[in-house]
Amino acid sequence: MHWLQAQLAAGHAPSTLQHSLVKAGWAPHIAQAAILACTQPMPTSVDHSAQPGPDLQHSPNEIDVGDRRVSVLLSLQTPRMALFANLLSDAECDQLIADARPALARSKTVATNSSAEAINPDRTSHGMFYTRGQTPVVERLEARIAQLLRWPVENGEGLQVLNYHPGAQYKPHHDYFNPHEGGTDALLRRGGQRVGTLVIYLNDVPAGGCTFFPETQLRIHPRKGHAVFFGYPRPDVSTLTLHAGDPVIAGEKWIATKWLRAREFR
Ligand SMILES: O=C(O)CCC(=O)C(=O)O
Ligand SMILES: [Fe+2]
Repeated sequence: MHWLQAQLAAGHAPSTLQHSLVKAGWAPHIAQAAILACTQPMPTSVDHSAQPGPDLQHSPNEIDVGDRRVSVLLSLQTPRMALFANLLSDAECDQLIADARPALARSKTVATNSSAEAINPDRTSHGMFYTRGQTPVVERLEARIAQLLRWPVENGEGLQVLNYHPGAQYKPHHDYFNPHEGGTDALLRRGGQRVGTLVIYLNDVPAGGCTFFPETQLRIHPRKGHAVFFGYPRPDVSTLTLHAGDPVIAGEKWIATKWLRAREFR
C-alpha cells in the first residue's frame, strides 16, 4: 500500500500501476481493489447513505477504470442514470457471448412471491448467470464496473447474460425487490436490496431492442460495448427506474446485466 501510495503521489497513472501489479502476478480484481483503496474512499457497509454511481462531479467525459478509459455519453439526476461507451472491447463482448451460449436456458426471473426461480412470461429472452470472476473476461469486467460505479465487486450479483430473438422483450419492471411481497425477505438476506443496475450491450441490434424508461420516455439504443447505469437508493417508484426491454424487431440482442446490492452478495 505504501509503495502504491508513493507511486500515485509521484504521478503514475492508476492504469499503469495496475498493469505493473498484474504483470507481477496479482489477480486483476485484487490489483484494482488495492488501487481503488488508495485513490478513492471505498463505501463501507456502515455508510448507509453510500450509493453506487460514477463520479461526475467535475463533468469528466472519460473515466479511468484501470485498464481502459470509459466515455460518458449522457448523465441524468432523476432518474439517476449514466450512459457509457467503451466499457468492453468488441473481442470481450464476443467472448462473453461465446462462453454464455452453451449455458443458455429459458430465462428465469426471481418470483418474489415464492423466492424461487420461475419462468416469467414477461421476459421472453434466454439467459444464464456467470458466477463472480468465472472467466478472465468476467473478472476484468467486474473490476472495471467496481471502479466505474465505485461499488465493491463483492456487492455485485453474478453477471447475467440475456439473448433476445425477434419479438422477444422484457416488459416494464423495477429491478429492486418489492418490499411488500412475501418472498422479498429471503432475497434480501443474500446482500440486501438491489441499489443499481448496469445493462451492458454485447452486440449491435439492427432494429428494436432498446432499453426503455416509460416514465421519462427515454430510450437507450443498444450499441456494442456500451452500458447504461441506473441507480435506485430506495425500492420505490419515485426513483423513476421503471424500465423495459423493447421487442427486438430485426437481428438478435445480447446484453449482460450487473445488479448491485447494498451489501456483500453471497
Ligand atoms: O433488455 C433490456 O434492455 C433491459 C434488461 C433488464 O431490464 C434487466 O436485465 O433487468
Ligand atoms: Fe431490469
